[in-house]
Amino acid sequence: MDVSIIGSTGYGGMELVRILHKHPNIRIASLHSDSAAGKRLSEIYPHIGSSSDMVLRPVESDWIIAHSDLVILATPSGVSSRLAQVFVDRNHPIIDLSGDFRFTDEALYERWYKKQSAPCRYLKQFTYQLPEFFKSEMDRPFISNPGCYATCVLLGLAPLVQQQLIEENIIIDAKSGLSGAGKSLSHSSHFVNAHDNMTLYKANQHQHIPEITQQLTAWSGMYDTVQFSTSLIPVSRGIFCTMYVQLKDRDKAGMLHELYQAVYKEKPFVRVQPDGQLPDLKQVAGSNYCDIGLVYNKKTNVVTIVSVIDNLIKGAAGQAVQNLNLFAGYPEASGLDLVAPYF
Ligand SMILES: NC(=O)C1=CN([C@@H]2O[C@H](COP(=O)(O)OP(=O)(O)OC[C@H]3O[C@@H](n4cnc5c(N)ncnc54)[C@H](OP(=O)(O)O)[C@@H]3O)[C@@H](O)[C@H]2O)C=CC1
Ligand SMILES: CC(=O)N[C@@H](CCC(=O)OP(=O)(O)O)C(=O)O
Repeated sequence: MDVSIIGSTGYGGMELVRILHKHPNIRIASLHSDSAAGKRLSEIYPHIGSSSDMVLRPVESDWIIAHSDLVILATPSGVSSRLAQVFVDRNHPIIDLSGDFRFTDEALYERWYKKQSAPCRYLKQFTYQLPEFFKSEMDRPFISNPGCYATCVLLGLAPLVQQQLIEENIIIDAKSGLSGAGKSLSHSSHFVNAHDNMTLYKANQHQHIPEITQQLTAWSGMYDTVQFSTSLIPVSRGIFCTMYVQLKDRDKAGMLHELYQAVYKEKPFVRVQPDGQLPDLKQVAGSNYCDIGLVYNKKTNVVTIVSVIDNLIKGAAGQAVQNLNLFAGYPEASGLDLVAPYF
């Protein structure tokens, strides 16, 4: 399959280039850039060398439709919504990494993203695809890739929520490395502010809250609110989510680890940790894995679940390739054989 990437010079786009360059079933047909069209990718990123170098093309939808089988939008929210429309109109398959097509309700999007939504008729063409729970009965070939925090949280909570084992009061404390904010410099990502520091941001306002609750509700008919906080931590990549939930029935505590193992038995990228063991960030950074561990406190009846991912891979580019593999009928793990460099 021939794939084009728009937004290829961004963090997510560059991870797509790195992964797809080695993918056995995919050829990168073209890379597109708004700000650097006409330059070679290696002029901007010398580490690319000649191995996956290409001249960046402008963002030209007709050319992409003529020369590729699918386009990946690795562009910011608010940009994807505009770029996607012509591909949808011409039925050209899309995987979008942004938040623009994760809801079908324009008002919900505008409330949380504070940007103009794509028209509802476009929103309805997309399927929100968490690849571990891939919906193969898609009407149209348009995939909305989940957000990074949402991926980490949903995989961590899915077994408990699908079985409705927990009380409504779900508390999620999520922490992200700085690449989660994209490549543009901002006050909070300035070295002096970020290094040796930790900052909680968007308290009760984070745009992944409705994305998380939308999926929790779809799985269970319950859990339409969560207490969710996000913090920046001074690492380049990685998301570390700690989730606290109370069991409806204390007698179920003994079967939770087995439940997680059963739910993720056939899922190549979710690794349930040995009973009682919690994962750390480094064991997934650089890979497409989501590692999950849980412990139960008898005194408080609280289950603590820790879920970790690499935001740029499992949270963005790797998950997009996993979705692409499932969409195209390739083995789910094609091109994603990445192990964390542990040092
Ligand atoms: N970073 C992360 O961990 C995650 C990111 N995402 C989502 O993935 C998408 C990409 O994120 P990320 O790579 O971090 O972002 P970056 O800011 O690093 O890169 C975004 C790229 O989009 C391109 N772009 C910006 N404006 C336009 C425009 N008007 N027209 C065309 N292209 C444009 C730019 O490319 P150029 O300069 O070449 O034009 C830029 O390099 C975003 O929607 C983000 O929310 C999702 C999950 C995790
Ligand atoms: C560290 C950091 O700033 N992370 C970003 C994640 C952005 C993202 O992934 O945005 P969408 O998925 O909604 O497009 C944030 O918290 O807004």
